[in-house]
Amino acid sequence: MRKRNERRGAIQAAFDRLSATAATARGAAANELARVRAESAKREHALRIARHGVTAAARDPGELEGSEQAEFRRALEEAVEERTEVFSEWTARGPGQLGELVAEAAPGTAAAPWREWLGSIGTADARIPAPTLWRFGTAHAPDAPEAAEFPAAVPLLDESHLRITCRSGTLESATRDTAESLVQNLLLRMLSYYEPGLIRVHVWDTARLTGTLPGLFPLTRSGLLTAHDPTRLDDLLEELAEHIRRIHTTALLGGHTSLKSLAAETGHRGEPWRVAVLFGDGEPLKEEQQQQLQRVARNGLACGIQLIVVDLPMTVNNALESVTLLAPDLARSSMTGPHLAIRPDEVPPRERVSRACSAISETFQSRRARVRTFDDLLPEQLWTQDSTTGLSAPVGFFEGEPVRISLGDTSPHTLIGGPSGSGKTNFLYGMLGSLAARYSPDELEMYLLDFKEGVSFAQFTPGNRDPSWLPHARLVGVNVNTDREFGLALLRFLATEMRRRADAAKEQEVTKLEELRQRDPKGRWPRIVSVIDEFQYLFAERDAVSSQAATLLEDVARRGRSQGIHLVLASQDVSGIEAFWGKPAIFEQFILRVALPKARRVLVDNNTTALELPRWHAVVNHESGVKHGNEVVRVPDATASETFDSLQHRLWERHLWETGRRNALPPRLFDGSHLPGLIGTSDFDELRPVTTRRPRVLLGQVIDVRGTAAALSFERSPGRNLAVLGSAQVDATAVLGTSALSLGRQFSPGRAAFTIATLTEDTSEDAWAVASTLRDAGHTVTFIGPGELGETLRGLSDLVDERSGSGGTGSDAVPHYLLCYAVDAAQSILERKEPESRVSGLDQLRKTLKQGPECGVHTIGWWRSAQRLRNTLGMGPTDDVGAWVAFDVQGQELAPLAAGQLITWSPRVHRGLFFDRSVHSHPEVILPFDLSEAVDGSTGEPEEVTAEPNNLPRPRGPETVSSNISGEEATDD
Ligand SMILES: Nc1ncnc2c1ncn2[C@@H]1O[C@H](COP(=O)(O)OP(=O)(O)OP(=O)(O)O)[C@@H](O)[C@H]1O
Repeated sequence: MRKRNERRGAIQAAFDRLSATAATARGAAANELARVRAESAKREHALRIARHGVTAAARDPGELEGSEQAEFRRALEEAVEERTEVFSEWTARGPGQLGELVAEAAPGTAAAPWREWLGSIGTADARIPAPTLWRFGTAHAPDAPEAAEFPAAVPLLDESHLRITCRSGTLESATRDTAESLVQNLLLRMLSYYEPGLIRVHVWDTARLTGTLPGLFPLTRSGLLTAHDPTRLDDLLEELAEHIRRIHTTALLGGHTSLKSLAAETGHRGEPWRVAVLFGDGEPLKEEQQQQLQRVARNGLACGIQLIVVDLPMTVNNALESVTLLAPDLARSSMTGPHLAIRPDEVPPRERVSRACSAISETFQSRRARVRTFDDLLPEQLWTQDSTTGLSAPVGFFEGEPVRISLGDTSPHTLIGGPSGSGKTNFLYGMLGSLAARYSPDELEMYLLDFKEGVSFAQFTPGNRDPSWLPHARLVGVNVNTDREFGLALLRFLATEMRRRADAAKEQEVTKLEELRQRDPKGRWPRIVSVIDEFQYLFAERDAVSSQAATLLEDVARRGRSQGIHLVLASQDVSGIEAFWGKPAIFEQFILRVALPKARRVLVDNNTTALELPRWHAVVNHESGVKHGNEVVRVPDATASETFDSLQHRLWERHLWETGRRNALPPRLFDGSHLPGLIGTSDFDELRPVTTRRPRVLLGQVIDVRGTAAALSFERSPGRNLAVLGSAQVDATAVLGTSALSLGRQFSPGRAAFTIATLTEDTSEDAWAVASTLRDAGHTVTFIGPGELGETLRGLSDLVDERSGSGGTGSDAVPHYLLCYAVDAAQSILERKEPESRVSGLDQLRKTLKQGPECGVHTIGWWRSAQRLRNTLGMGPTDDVGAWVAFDVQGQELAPLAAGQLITWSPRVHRGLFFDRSVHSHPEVILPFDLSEAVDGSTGEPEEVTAEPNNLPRPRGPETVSSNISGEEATDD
């Protein structure tokens, strides 16, 4: 029993323990349940609070269900705490930092309140970087624990387009008015920031003809704002697209990708900004318009075209910011994200806006009306621009603002047209001056040729009154209208230079001048501008010159582009230039066209703007003359005194200072109305006595860019004689004199002998001057008249025999030069036979011509016609005279002397044809030299003949003077 009770007690105790444990467990579970319930309730409240917004819940908790519950209070406390924690960094720094950022990125009117600036005129010019942000409202973070505000701003102009959307989308809605005010405020900021004229506004409203942005209306008076017809959106979009095309082909030539980068690199922008504001109605545009709008949006910013679209669907991948107006005083912006609320800026009173716009308009009008001068084309500092990628300089003004021309890869060459008196020369002066002031002579060289009668380019060379010259000019050709060959020479020179540059580029494994300059930064590779005024003269006749000119022009025009060689061709009448228009390959390269008033054919046929131009204006067109490329400019007077001449002086002085007076070389001047002086011609001046068996005989000057002397060499081989042909005595004697004097300079005294025979009275003075100059130089000279001719020729014939007989053709013998003035005048004397030997002077002359050169006896003779030379030479071949120079002889008469080839040549004053059968395939045109400074002025009576040191018989004869001018003491034979 006791045992049973014990067992029972134990069971009871176990049950009690179990009950107690179960009760504990139940209590814990109930507690846990209560805790979980409370937690869950708090979470639900937290969720509700979060959904409702912490700020709103804290402001008005009663709005939320269960707000009386303790869990709600706890949840709200925690949410507020958490928000404070999360926002702590923002609260401490965010609004302040953003305020500073806007203050920095949006200086002056870009962010300041309108009261501080509205009505004052902007002063910023386009060279300084534009503000990167423009303020439009005040933002705050509604959820932030503290309601700190900061400015809301958007990037505009070069940076981004702007899309404004009204949430309600209805036209009449208040938000739409806010949108208009917002646009107006932004435009006013821009218009008041910059100098009037730099911001042009275009407004299109699908629903309204006028009345949009009424406060800005005064801007329309000066064209700063254009209101476009609601039905003509296509026109506006096309106009904007044209701007983009034109800016790409003008301002952005030379590798710049945007006007912004152009301004940053060069300090000039050249184009205003165009802000196009399009008000839509929320509906998409027609497909074509939409595409055009997208194109403008894509390419516009680089060209200063900025879009502000209101309620117009537009998608652009980048550079588009948006503002969505949710209510008149509430906006969101892509700049600030969805969590920030923006209150648009206050709108200034309408009359204040109108007054400010009137002031901007008037200032712009008066700026536009001011007369811009040549000096306004010039930069503040000379020679600061780099020509690596191209050349660009203003040439005139549109609305008072400079308009530039560009020469580079995209528009390599220029065609300028305008009738006589329309101002072509003046335009060229303006253009060259503007370029020359910007680019140093190491960046730009000029080759200038004027086919006009007159000397308009002579200004660029030193003159008697003005010693200055244009430092960029390397060659100036004036009065060349009869010397079309000079045009050819210039084109040939350019073609050679082009090849030289291409070779240098190839060596550096590149193809263009631009790349060559990058690879060879120390090299001197200036761009070349070559002007040919009245270039139609080049094609004046259907002859070899014209066809060669066309071929060369095509070559230079096509390949010059990449080698930095730019042609500028000007003409009063380009229409008739068959060789030019007949070769599209040439004129297609002339992308830049300049048409002066009444110019025909320079622009494309349906572009008649030039016909209506007022005086002193020009159409500048970088699009091969198509209409949308037209830029009408007013051209300042560049030829009046104190314009170009003053600039030239400044440039010249700087050039002398930089290079040193002795190194500063003036341009070579080719003046077709003057003969070049023999003294001063480097080929003559540089001749020195040398031991040579091939002395050079100079004759005249070749028509080339360098001013090279035409020469032949007198080596000891058959045919090395020279005939001068034709009746032009002055020219013929000049050639004879040049040849003798040039030979004289190549021998020391006693190392050459001269016999000078003057066979007409007319020539004795010239011949004597040459003889006495040679004598003064120490040479042995025998001067004879017709009376001594027979004996002289006999002596020469003996000399030839003697030297031939010596076997070595007298190789060491002193060379002997027979200079004969008017050989044909002595024909009858020459034909006279010696009674005993029956040998005539003619026989002896022929023998001297034939055999002399090999023995160092050369003849330089003047015959007054080609036929008379043939009479002297007889019926045989003419190759004993291997070279000739002909003046006033028709081409066909010369054919037999040039291996029968067809020679088209009409004689011209002071121009000769030179043919050396050993080197020439065709004769070349030469100018005789002016010897006045090269010969002794003394024309006194020749001295009496006394001695003959070279075994020549002493000339005698009653009818002429004769003299041996040896410079030595004369002794009787
Ligand atoms: N923009 C201008 N402003 C004032 N005067 C000008 C202007 N352009 C030209 N002139 C004057 O007009 C005259 C003729 O100009 P220019 O010699 O340049 O014309 P052109 O077309 O070259 O004529 P031509 O072919 O007959 O020489 C000159 O006296 C010149 O000073």
